[in-house]
Order: sequence, then structure tokens, then C-alpha cells
Amino acid sequence: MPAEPVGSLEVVELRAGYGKTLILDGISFAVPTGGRLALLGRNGVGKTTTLATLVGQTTRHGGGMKLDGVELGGMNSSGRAAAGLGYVPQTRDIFKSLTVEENLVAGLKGRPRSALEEAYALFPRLGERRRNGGGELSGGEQQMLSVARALLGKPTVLLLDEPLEGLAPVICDTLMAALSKLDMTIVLVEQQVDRALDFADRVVFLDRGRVVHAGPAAQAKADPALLERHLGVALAA
Ligand SMILES: Nc1ncnc2c1ncn2[C@@H]1O[C@H](COP(=O)(O)OP(=O)(O)OP(=O)(O)O)[C@@H](O)[C@H]1O
Repeated sequence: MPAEPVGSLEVVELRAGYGKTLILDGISFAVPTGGRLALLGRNGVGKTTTLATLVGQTTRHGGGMKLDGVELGGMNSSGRAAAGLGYVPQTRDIFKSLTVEENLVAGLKGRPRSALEEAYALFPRLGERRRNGGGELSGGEQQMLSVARALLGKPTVLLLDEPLEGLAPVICDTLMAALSKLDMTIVLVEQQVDRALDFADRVVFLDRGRVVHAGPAAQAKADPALLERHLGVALAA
């Protein structure tokens, strides 16, 4: 019997924020199993808040979010991770005082140590640096470590918050090439709009906590007026 498809995400009329402050004002979107969604918008429109809400780090005021049909709203963060959500926050929260390998072990979640080879296969650089401290790594290496650690938990949906921030173009290339090999559902928040639209199959634009456009990524990339309207930028020709 074929395995059940897993990793479908559905967000319905989600309202959430920080304490009483409402930031997300009824957002809805869906990502099918294996889909790649770019979540874009100007600064401060609620992209990080959307990912943080999915993993249970904000106050939910209404609406819901389902992973493979199971409502996540009532679960705490570790329950959501166990349900299949992987999260790579903007802060790249690796342990700087631990080695690369120790950081990865912290992401194993009960899996055998041999699973570390998956991380080293995806990012050979981490294998070379396995005995270095997290604090000794370059920004790009720290980001690789942050992504690799999230992947070791075997998520079915990976949430990535601005993974390319502050990285040199050649490192961005390496990271995006590795992410492109992943066979899972991905939601990507990213300021590098052209790279995000190349990576994703669909895009959602947010503005002030609402969805203002949803559609195919390629179509958005070919529509400078749309990008200008929702991002205030035009892509280089
Ligand atoms: N911990 C917090 N407490 C209160 N308000 C917050 C908190 N974090 C973010 N906000 C506010 O929520 C709004 C949305 O912020 P969010 O970080 O989700 O935006 P964003 O679209 O990810 O923008 P950016 O690209 O700047 O990260 C902003 O007005 C921000 O000031």
C-alpha cells in the first residue's frame, strides 16, 4: 500500500499576535504535500508572526491551522514539532558554546546518532567543521547548522524565516541548492524576492496582517506591477 501523503498545511482565518495586540487579521492559505510556498511582503507585515504562530509562539485569537487535517491550535510547541513542523527561525538559534556535532545531536530527537550523516551529506561543510564550536562558524555555516538541525527531526513541513539574511551570494547559492533537494513541504519567508520566487511554486503576499495576493510564483515573478504594489520593489530585469 502506498504511504499516506504527509505534510499538507492549511491555515484558515488565522488571527494572532502578541498578548492582546493583534497582528494577523484573518489569514488563510494552504500548501499541499510537497508544495513550496513563498510568504512575502514588506517589513513588519506579519511574515515572522505567521511562522511563529504556526509553531505556537504567539497568542492565537481565532481561526485555525491544520497539518494533515489535524488541528495544531491546541498543541504546545513540542506537540507541533512532534506532529511534523520544523522551524528555522530568523535568529538561527544554534548553541554557540556547543560544537557543530553537539548542536546536531540536540536535533536528533531520539533518532540514532548515525542520522547525523544525513546532515553532513546535505552540507559537507558541517562535516568538515563538526568539532568546531557553533560560535566559531561563519554566518553561512551557522545557517546550514540551523537548517540541518531542524531537518534531523524529520519534519514533514519546514518553516524557514529569512535563511539568506546577511549571507554572501555564493553562500546563498549553496544554501538554496541544498534546500531545493529537500522532498517536503516548505514555507519560505525571504527578502530576496527573486530567489524566493525561483524556489517556490506558489506565493502569498501579506500586508498589515492580511493576505493581499495568492497565486503561482512564476506568474508573480513575471508581473513587475504586482511586485511593486506588494513589495515596493521591482526585480532586476
Ligand atoms: N514580540 C513581539 N511583541 C510585540 N510586537 C511584535 C513582536 N514581534 C513583532 N511584533 C510586531 O508585529 C508586527 C509584524 O512583525 P513581523 O516580524 O511578523 O513582520 P515581518 O513581516 O516578518 O517583517 P520583517 O521582514 O521586518 O521581519 C510588527 O509591527 C512588529 O513590530
